[in-house]
Amino acid sequence: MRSKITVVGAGFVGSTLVQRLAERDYADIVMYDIVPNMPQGKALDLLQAGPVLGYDSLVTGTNDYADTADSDIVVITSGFPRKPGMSRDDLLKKNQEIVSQVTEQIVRYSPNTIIIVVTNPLDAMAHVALHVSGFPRERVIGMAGVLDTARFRTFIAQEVGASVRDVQAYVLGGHGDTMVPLSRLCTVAGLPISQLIAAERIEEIVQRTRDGGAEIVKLLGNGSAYFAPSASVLQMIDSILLDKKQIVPCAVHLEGEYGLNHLFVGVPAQLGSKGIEKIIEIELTDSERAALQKSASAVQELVDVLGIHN
Ligand SMILES: NC(=O)C1=CN([C@@H]2O[C@H](COP(=O)(O)OP(=O)(O)OC[C@H]3O[C@@H](n4cnc5c(N)ncnc54)[C@H](O)[C@@H]3O)[C@@H](O)[C@H]2O)C=CC1
Ligand SMILES: O=C([O-])CC(=O)C(=O)O
Repeated sequence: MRSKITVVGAGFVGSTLVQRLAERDYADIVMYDIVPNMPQGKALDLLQAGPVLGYDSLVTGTNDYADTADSDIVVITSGFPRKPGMSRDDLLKKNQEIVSQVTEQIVRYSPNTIIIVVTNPLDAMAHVALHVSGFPRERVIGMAGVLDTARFRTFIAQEVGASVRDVQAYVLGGHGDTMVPLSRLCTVAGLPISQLIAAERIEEIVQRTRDGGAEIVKLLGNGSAYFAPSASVLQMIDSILLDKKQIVPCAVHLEGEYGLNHLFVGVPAQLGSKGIEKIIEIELTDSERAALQKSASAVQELVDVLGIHN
Protein backbone atom coordinates (compact mmCIF):
# COMPACT_ATOMS: atom_id res chain seq x y z
CA MET A 1 0.00 0.00 0.00
CA ARG A 2 1.23 3.50 -0.76
CA SER A 3 2.06 5.75 2.15
CA LYS A 4 -0.30 8.61 2.95
CA ILE A 5 0.78 12.17 3.61
CA THR A 6 -1.51 15.01 4.64
CA VAL A 7 -0.54 18.63 4.11
CA VAL A 8 -2.65 21.06 6.13
CA GLY A 9 -2.76 24.52 4.54
CA ALA A 10 -2.98 24.71 0.76
CA GLY A 11 -1.29 28.10 0.51
CA PHE A 12 2.11 28.82 -0.99
CA VAL A 13 4.18 26.48 1.16
CA GLY A 14 1.51 23.77 1.35
CA SER A 15 0.66 23.56 -2.34
CA THR A 16 4.30 23.78 -3.46
CA LEU A 17 5.08 20.95 -1.05
CA VAL A 18 2.21 18.86 -2.43
CA GLN A 19 3.57 19.40 -5.94
CA ARG A 20 7.03 18.24 -4.86
CA LEU A 21 5.59 15.22 -3.04
CA ALA A 22 3.40 14.20 -5.98
CA GLU A 23 6.44 14.29 -8.24
CA ARG A 24 8.31 11.95 -5.85
CA ASP A 25 5.61 9.35 -6.65
CA TYR A 26 5.95 7.49 -3.34
CA ALA A 27 2.75 8.42 -1.51
CA ASP A 28 -0.83 9.52 -1.87
CA ILE A 29 -1.40 13.04 -0.67
CA VAL A 30 -4.30 14.82 0.97
CA MET A 31 -4.29 18.61 0.94
CA TYR A 32 -6.57 20.19 3.58
CA ASP A 33 -7.58 23.84 3.87
CA ILE A 34 -10.44 25.72 5.47
CA VAL A 35 -11.14 27.67 2.28
CA PRO A 36 -13.97 25.88 0.46
CA ASN A 37 -13.13 24.33 -2.94
CA MET A 38 -9.62 25.78 -3.15
CA PRO A 39 -7.69 22.64 -2.06
CA GLN A 40 -9.93 20.54 -4.30
CA GLY A 41 -9.10 22.76 -7.26
CA LYS A 42 -5.35 22.70 -6.62
CA ALA A 43 -5.42 18.92 -6.06
CA LEU A 44 -7.25 18.32 -9.34
CA ASP A 45 -4.75 20.48 -11.18
CA LEU A 46 -1.84 18.54 -9.64
CA LEU A 47 -3.51 15.22 -10.40
CA GLN A 48 -3.78 16.20 -14.05
CA ALA A 49 -0.03 16.87 -14.18
CA GLY A 50 0.52 13.17 -13.39
CA PRO A 51 0.15 11.81 -16.94
CA VAL A 52 2.53 14.46 -18.28
CA LEU A 53 5.20 13.97 -15.62
CA GLY A 54 4.59 10.24 -15.15
CA TYR A 55 3.49 10.02 -11.52
CA ASP A 56 0.61 8.02 -10.07
CA SER A 57 0.34 9.83 -6.74
CA LEU A 58 -3.30 10.31 -5.86
CA VAL A 59 -3.72 13.95 -4.84
CA THR A 60 -6.95 14.85 -3.03
CA GLY A 61 -8.11 18.23 -1.82
CA THR A 62 -10.53 18.49 1.08
CA ASN A 63 -12.21 20.60 3.76
CA ASP A 64 -13.00 17.51 5.82
CA TYR A 65 -10.50 16.05 8.29
CA ALA A 66 -12.06 12.60 7.90
CA ASP A 67 -10.22 12.40 4.56
CA THR A 68 -6.89 12.74 6.36
CA ALA A 69 -7.44 9.56 8.43
CA ASP A 70 -4.50 7.21 8.97
CA SER A 71 -1.87 9.49 7.51
CA ASP A 72 1.72 8.38 8.00
CA ILE A 73 2.94 11.97 8.05
CA VAL A 74 1.04 15.24 8.53
CA VAL A 75 2.64 18.57 7.69
CA ILE A 76 1.15 21.70 9.27
CA THR A 77 1.61 24.76 7.05
CA SER A 78 -1.68 26.44 7.95
CA GLY A 79 -1.46 29.93 9.37
CA PHE A 80 -0.52 33.50 8.59
CA PRO A 81 2.76 34.42 6.94
CA ARG A 82 4.43 37.68 7.93
CA LYS A 83 4.46 40.89 5.96
CA PRO A 84 7.39 43.29 5.46
CA GLY A 85 8.40 44.92 8.74
CA MET A 86 6.96 42.11 10.86
CA SER A 87 8.91 39.58 12.89
CA ARG A 88 7.87 35.92 12.80
CA ASP A 89 7.11 36.34 16.51
CA ASP A 90 4.30 38.79 15.69
CA LEU A 91 2.32 35.81 14.36
CA LEU A 92 2.38 34.01 17.72
CA LYS A 93 -1.17 34.36 19.01
CA LYS A 94 -3.03 34.13 15.70
CA ASN A 95 -1.12 31.07 14.60
CA GLN A 96 -1.26 29.41 18.02
CA GLU A 97 -5.02 29.23 17.66
CA ILE A 98 -4.81 27.75 14.17
CA VAL A 99 -2.11 25.21 15.01
CA SER A 100 -4.01 24.11 18.15
CA GLN A 101 -7.25 23.51 16.24
CA VAL A 102 -5.47 21.72 13.42
CA THR A 103 -3.46 19.49 15.75
CA GLU A 104 -6.60 18.42 17.62
CA GLN A 105 -8.21 17.26 14.39
CA ILE A 106 -5.08 15.57 13.05
CA VAL A 107 -4.65 13.54 16.21
CA ARG A 108 -8.28 12.55 16.18
CA TYR A 109 -7.95 10.96 12.74
CA SER A 110 -4.29 9.92 12.69
CA PRO A 111 -3.24 9.04 16.25
CA ASN A 112 -0.04 7.33 15.10
CA THR A 113 1.17 9.91 12.62
CA ILE A 114 4.39 11.91 12.59
CA ILE A 115 3.77 15.67 12.60
CA ILE A 116 6.08 18.12 10.86
CA VAL A 117 5.34 21.73 11.81
CA VAL A 118 6.14 24.57 9.41
CA THR A 119 3.90 27.41 10.66
CA ASN A 120 5.69 30.36 12.28
CA PRO A 121 6.96 31.28 14.77
CA LEU A 122 8.30 27.81 14.17
CA ASP A 123 9.75 26.64 17.47
CA ALA A 124 6.78 27.91 19.48
CA MET A 125 4.28 26.36 17.04
CA ALA A 126 6.06 23.00 17.32
CA HIS A 127 5.65 23.39 21.08
CA VAL A 128 1.92 23.93 20.61
CA ALA A 129 1.61 20.84 18.40
CA LEU A 130 3.52 18.68 20.88
CA HIS A 131 1.40 19.91 23.77
CA VAL A 132 -1.97 19.56 22.05
CA SER A 133 -1.17 16.19 20.45
CA GLY A 134 0.25 14.59 23.59
CA PHE A 135 2.57 12.71 21.20
CA PRO A 136 6.05 11.58 22.21
CA ARG A 137 8.68 14.06 21.06
CA GLU A 138 9.93 11.62 18.40
CA ARG A 139 6.74 12.32 16.42
CA VAL A 140 6.60 16.12 16.48
CA ILE A 141 9.34 17.83 14.46
CA GLY A 142 9.76 21.44 13.38
CA MET A 143 11.14 22.39 9.97
CA ALA A 144 13.57 25.30 9.98
CA GLY A 145 17.17 24.11 10.22
CA VAL A 146 17.23 22.50 6.78
CA LEU A 147 16.05 25.79 5.28
CA ASP A 148 18.39 28.03 7.27
CA THR A 149 21.28 25.70 6.45
CA ALA A 150 20.32 25.69 2.76
CA ARG A 151 20.51 29.48 2.74
CA PHE A 152 23.92 29.42 4.42
CA ARG A 153 25.15 26.80 1.93
CA THR A 154 23.82 28.81 -1.02
CA PHE A 155 25.66 31.97 0.03
CA ILE A 156 28.92 30.11 0.78
CA ALA A 157 28.81 28.28 -2.56
CA GLN A 158 28.24 31.58 -4.38
CA GLU A 159 31.08 33.22 -2.50
CA VAL A 160 33.71 30.62 -3.37
CA GLY A 161 32.28 29.59 -6.74
CA ALA A 162 31.68 25.99 -5.63
CA SER A 163 28.85 23.53 -6.13
CA VAL A 164 26.22 23.74 -3.39
CA ARG A 165 26.62 19.95 -3.09
CA ASP A 166 30.16 20.39 -1.83
CA VAL A 167 29.19 22.79 0.95
CA GLN A 168 28.42 21.22 4.33
CA ALA A 169 27.02 23.30 7.15
CA TYR A 170 24.76 23.41 10.19
CA VAL A 171 22.54 26.19 11.40
CA LEU A 172 21.30 25.56 14.93
CA GLY A 173 19.04 27.41 17.37
CA GLY A 174 15.60 28.94 17.04
CA HIS A 175 14.19 29.97 13.64
CA GLY A 176 14.59 33.68 14.27
CA ASP A 177 17.05 36.53 14.40
CA THR A 178 19.23 34.72 16.93
CA MET A 179 19.77 31.51 14.93
CA VAL A 180 23.29 30.10 15.08
CA PRO A 181 25.05 29.35 11.77
CA LEU A 182 28.06 27.26 12.83
CA SER A 183 30.72 28.74 10.55
CA ARG A 184 33.50 26.83 12.35
CA LEU A 185 32.06 23.56 11.05
CA CYS A 186 31.19 24.79 7.57
CA THR A 187 33.33 23.16 4.88
CA VAL A 188 33.68 23.18 1.11
CA ALA A 189 34.74 19.71 -0.05
CA GLY A 190 36.15 19.12 3.42
CA LEU A 191 38.07 22.42 3.65
CA PRO A 192 37.06 24.74 6.51
CA ILE A 193 35.67 27.99 5.11
CA SER A 194 38.10 29.92 7.33
CA GLN A 195 40.78 28.82 4.81
CA LEU A 196 38.75 30.11 1.87
CA ILE A 197 36.90 33.24 2.96
CA ALA A 198 38.03 36.21 5.06
CA ALA A 199 36.60 36.33 8.59
CA GLU A 200 34.69 39.63 8.06
CA ARG A 201 33.10 38.25 4.90
CA ILE A 202 32.05 35.06 6.73
CA GLU A 203 30.40 37.27 9.35
CA GLU A 204 28.46 39.11 6.60
CA ILE A 205 27.28 35.80 5.16
CA VAL A 206 26.25 34.58 8.61
CA GLN A 207 24.17 37.75 9.06
CA ARG A 208 22.59 37.40 5.61
CA THR A 209 21.64 33.83 6.59
CA ARG A 210 19.99 35.05 9.79
CA ASP A 211 18.07 37.61 7.75
CA GLY A 212 17.36 35.13 4.93
CA GLY A 213 13.61 34.91 5.50
CA ALA A 214 13.21 38.67 5.96
CA GLU A 215 15.17 39.38 2.75
CA ILE A 216 12.59 37.41 0.77
CA VAL A 217 9.61 38.85 2.68
CA LYS A 218 10.82 42.33 1.74
CA LEU A 219 11.25 41.41 -1.93
CA LEU A 220 7.87 39.66 -2.22
CA GLY A 221 5.99 42.42 -0.44
CA ASN A 222 3.06 40.21 0.49
CA GLY A 223 4.03 36.80 1.81
CA SER A 224 7.13 34.80 2.53
CA ALA A 225 9.40 32.19 0.96
CA TYR A 226 7.97 28.89 -0.22
CA PHE A 227 10.18 27.19 -2.82
CA ALA A 228 13.12 26.53 -0.48
CA PRO A 229 10.85 25.91 2.54
CA SER A 230 8.86 23.23 0.68
CA ALA A 231 12.08 21.64 -0.61
CA SER A 232 13.33 21.53 2.97
CA VAL A 233 10.22 19.74 4.22
CA LEU A 234 10.58 17.30 1.32
CA GLN A 235 14.09 16.37 2.46
CA MET A 236 12.75 15.57 5.94
CA ILE A 237 9.87 13.51 4.54
CA ASP A 238 12.26 11.59 2.26
CA SER A 239 14.35 10.63 5.25
CA ILE A 240 11.30 9.50 7.27
CA LEU A 241 9.34 7.73 4.53
CA LEU A 242 12.35 6.03 2.97
CA ASP A 243 13.95 5.44 6.40
CA LYS A 244 17.13 7.07 5.15
CA LYS A 245 18.31 8.06 8.63
CA GLN A 246 19.70 11.35 7.39
CA ILE A 247 21.06 13.75 9.97
CA VAL A 248 19.53 17.16 9.42
CA PRO A 249 19.05 20.17 11.64
CA CYS A 250 15.45 20.40 12.81
CA ALA A 251 13.50 21.77 15.73
CA VAL A 252 13.38 19.10 18.41
CA HIS A 253 11.91 19.16 21.91
CA LEU A 254 15.09 19.06 23.97
CA GLU A 255 15.07 17.22 27.23
CA GLY A 256 18.52 17.90 28.61
CA GLU A 257 20.50 17.80 25.35
CA TYR A 258 22.73 20.83 24.88
CA GLY A 259 21.89 21.73 28.48
CA LEU A 260 18.38 22.79 27.39
CA ASN A 261 15.09 21.51 28.74
CA HIS A 262 11.44 21.41 27.64
CA LEU A 263 12.08 23.62 24.65
CA PHE A 264 12.06 23.24 20.85
CA VAL A 265 15.39 24.35 19.46
CA GLY A 266 17.10 23.52 16.17
CA VAL A 267 19.75 20.80 16.54
CA PRO A 268 21.00 18.00 14.28
CA ALA A 269 18.71 14.98 14.44
CA GLN A 270 18.56 11.66 12.66
CA LEU A 271 15.25 11.14 10.86
CA GLY A 272 13.92 7.68 10.03
CA SER A 273 10.67 5.75 9.93
CA LYS A 274 10.05 6.37 13.65
CA GLY A 275 10.51 10.13 13.28
CA ILE A 276 13.36 11.53 15.35
CA GLU A 277 15.58 8.53 15.98
CA LYS A 278 18.60 10.25 17.49
CA ILE A 279 19.65 13.71 18.58
CA ILE A 280 23.25 14.51 17.75
CA GLU A 281 25.14 16.57 20.31
CA ILE A 282 27.93 18.49 18.61
CA GLU A 283 30.66 19.66 20.92
CA LEU A 284 30.36 23.44 20.89
CA THR A 285 32.88 26.12 21.78
CA ASP A 286 32.02 28.47 24.64
CA SER A 287 30.88 31.23 22.28
CA GLU A 288 28.75 28.85 20.20
CA ARG A 289 27.17 27.47 23.35
CA ALA A 290 26.44 31.01 24.54
CA ALA A 291 24.87 31.86 21.17
CA LEU A 292 22.69 28.73 21.32
CA GLN A 293 21.65 29.61 24.86
CA LYS A 294 20.71 33.14 23.75
CA SER A 295 18.65 31.72 20.88
CA ALA A 296 16.96 29.25 23.23
CA SER A 297 16.10 32.13 25.60
CA ALA A 298 14.36 33.94 22.72
CA VAL A 299 12.26 30.81 22.09
CA GLN A 300 11.54 30.46 25.81
CA GLU A 301 10.17 34.03 25.91
CA LEU A 302 7.64 33.13 23.24
CA VAL A 303 6.70 29.85 24.88
CA ASP A 304 6.05 31.73 28.11
CA VAL A 305 3.51 33.89 26.26
CA LEU A 306 1.72 30.78 24.96
CA GLY A 307 0.58 29.95 28.45
CA ILE A 308 1.43 26.26 28.05
CA HIS A 309 3.00 24.44 30.94
CA ASN A 310 4.63 21.07 30.52
N1 LIG B 1 9.34 27.08 9.20
C1 LIG B 1 9.76 27.74 8.14
O1 LIG B 1 10.95 27.75 7.84
C2 LIG B 1 8.80 28.49 7.31
C3 LIG B 1 7.55 28.79 7.79
N2 LIG B 1 6.64 29.45 7.03
C4 LIG B 1 5.33 29.68 7.62
O2 LIG B 1 4.39 28.80 7.02
C5 LIG B 1 3.08 29.35 7.13
C6 LIG B 1 2.37 29.29 5.78
O3 LIG B 1 2.99 30.11 4.85
P1 LIG B 1 2.36 30.30 3.38
O4 LIG B 1 2.00 28.98 2.84
O5 LIG B 1 3.25 31.19 2.63
O6 LIG B 1 1.02 31.10 3.75
P2 LIG B 1 -0.35 31.16 2.88
O7 LIG B 1 -1.12 32.31 3.41
O8 LIG B 1 -0.02 31.08 1.44
O9 LIG B 1 -1.08 29.79 3.27
C7 LIG B 1 -1.61 29.53 4.53
C8 LIG B 1 -2.85 28.69 4.33
O10 LIG B 1 -3.34 28.29 5.62
C9 LIG B 1 -4.75 28.21 5.50
N3 LIG B 1 -5.39 28.20 6.82
C10 LIG B 1 -5.60 29.23 7.67
N4 LIG B 1 -6.22 28.79 8.78
C11 LIG B 1 -6.39 27.46 8.63
C12 LIG B 1 -6.97 26.44 9.42
N5 LIG B 1 -7.49 26.71 10.62
N6 LIG B 1 -6.97 25.20 8.94
C13 LIG B 1 -6.46 24.91 7.73
N7 LIG B 1 -5.90 25.83 6.93
C14 LIG B 1 -5.86 27.08 7.39
C15 LIG B 1 -5.12 29.44 4.68
O11 LIG B 1 -6.42 29.32 4.12
C16 LIG B 1 -4.02 29.42 3.63
O12 LIG B 1 -4.41 28.71 2.47
C17 LIG B 1 3.27 30.77 7.68
O13 LIG B 1 3.04 30.77 9.07
C18 LIG B 1 4.74 31.05 7.39
O14 LIG B 1 5.27 32.01 8.24
C19 LIG B 1 6.91 29.82 5.74
C20 LIG B 1 8.15 29.56 5.20
C21 LIG B 1 9.20 28.91 5.96
O1 LIG C 1 10.60 34.59 6.85
C1 LIG C 1 9.46 34.10 7.03
O2 LIG C 1 8.54 34.68 7.63
C2 LIG C 1 9.20 32.72 6.51
C3 LIG C 1 10.29 31.86 7.02
O3 LIG C 1 10.27 31.42 8.13
C4 LIG C 1 11.50 31.80 6.21
O4 LIG C 1 11.46 32.00 4.98
O5 LIG C 1 12.55 31.52 6.81
